[in-house]
Amino acid sequence: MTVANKYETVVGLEVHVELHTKSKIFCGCSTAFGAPPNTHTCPVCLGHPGVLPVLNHQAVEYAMKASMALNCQVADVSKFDRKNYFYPDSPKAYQISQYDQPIGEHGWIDIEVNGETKRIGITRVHLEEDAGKLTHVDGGYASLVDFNRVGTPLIEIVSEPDIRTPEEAKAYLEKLRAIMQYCDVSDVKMEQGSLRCDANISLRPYGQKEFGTRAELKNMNSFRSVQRGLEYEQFRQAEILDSGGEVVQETRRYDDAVGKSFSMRGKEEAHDYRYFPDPDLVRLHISQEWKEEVRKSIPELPDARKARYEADYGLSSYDADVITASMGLADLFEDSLSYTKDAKAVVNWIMGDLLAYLNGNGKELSDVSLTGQGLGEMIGLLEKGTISGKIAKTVFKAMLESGKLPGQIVEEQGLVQISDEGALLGIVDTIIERNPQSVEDFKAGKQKAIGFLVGQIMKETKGKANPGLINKMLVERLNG
Ligand SMILES: Nc1ncnc2c1ncn2[C@@H]1O[C@H](COP(=O)(O)OP(=O)(O)OP(=O)(O)O)[C@@H](O)[C@H]1O
Ligand SMILES: [Mg+2]
Ligand SMILES: [Mg+2]
Repeated sequence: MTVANKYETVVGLEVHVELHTKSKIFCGCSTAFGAPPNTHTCPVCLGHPGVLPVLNHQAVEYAMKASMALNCQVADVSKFDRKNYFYPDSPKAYQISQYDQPIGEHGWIDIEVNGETKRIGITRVHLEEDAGKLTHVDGGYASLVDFNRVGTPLIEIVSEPDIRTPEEAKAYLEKLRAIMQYCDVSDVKMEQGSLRCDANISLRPYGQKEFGTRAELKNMNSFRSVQRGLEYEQFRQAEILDSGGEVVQETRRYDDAVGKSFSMRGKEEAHDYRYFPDPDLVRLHISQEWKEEVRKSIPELPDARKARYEADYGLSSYDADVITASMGLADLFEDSLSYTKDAKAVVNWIMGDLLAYLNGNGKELSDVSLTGQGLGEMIGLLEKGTISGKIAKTVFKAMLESGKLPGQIVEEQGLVQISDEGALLGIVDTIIERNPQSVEDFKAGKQKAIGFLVGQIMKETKGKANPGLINKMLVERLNG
């Protein structure tokens, strides 16, 4: 394939993260999602003349916290600038953003791809306000505008062009999302728009130092779609270069359903925006004390947790990666360990039945009612032999759906494992009687025949018989 042979891919990502403050960045309007259109608005966020913005303290702290977690240097003095452009979702015809003195700069995060760790530079983290939401109606003839989202605080996290493959781009986004989630500054839900990504991509012949011309991809609504968009774009650009053409610097819309990107508009250069300092906002001075205070509020981050899980519980790098990629899973893992000592069993249930259930039903962890206590206690019941492995699967699913503790589920549904030889005698005899062929096979030396008989007894007892015990009983009977 052309890309693999001739061209090196260069990617830099711009990620917008909505900060989950209660009110907007420059006024007191609520940021709550889902209110009737244009009800969370006021003269400030609607950009009426004569009003003045007032900076939200919490938004600044979240931006500082995020910057620190991304290993950025936090500025001593930061300022806000107007980025001028007209678009109907922006009532002021400019966006208050940060140009040359952002909150954070010179950071990095480590990602892991194919078992190797790679460091991706973070150029900057700046604060800005979100725009409104347009809904196109009448077949694109008219547009409705909802200004509720205008003024929601955002941070834009700009990466260095250090990413070399679509797969690395996805790993970068996953790590970034995890860090923001641990820091508790945002909901980071791409489907709800609280995390959005523009992907810049160019190709250059291997060995060439200068970067090629980039295209900026927008409109991806999942990490997978970012990866697929970049894959498509690699081939589109390679084809242009192969045929002696030039890639145009432009913004392109990626349509995941079609698997192709389409030109939207030429890409503005920074000078097109006529950035200038917002005269309504004073400079932001960030003291060392304030920085220290914010730094203290940063919890243990994914990389540190991952290292701890590997060292303390013997988790494989892969398992530890999957579990720490979501704070919910990591918390569940740790909570469970207050109720069982068997970390490996907890990991197996999380990586196996839990993730299969969530993926299979299109759900997130927050949609099910599993607690660490539930999972830990269920593993305890298995260890004690109160329930069989098969019943545990039933109990697990019931826990996810009802939030009840395993003890209660077992009691209500009469799922206790039958480990009493007396109670199983009758059924063992019946199954032996019903299956003379298997008995003969076993006596003729076919050990496997016993498995069939065990299966029949499990079926008859709805999975409640203790499989170890019936195995032993069958062998005794048949040999006796
Ligand atoms: N030649 C290139 N190939 C691939 N990526 C590039 C290239 N040059 C720059 N980038 C990446 O493009 C991104 C540019 O983002 P930045 O926010 O600085 O500017 P912008 O896209 O011009 O502005 P805006 O915020 O208005 O979209 C960065 O992530 C950077 O690493
Ligand atoms: Mg951009
Ligand atoms: Mg940008």
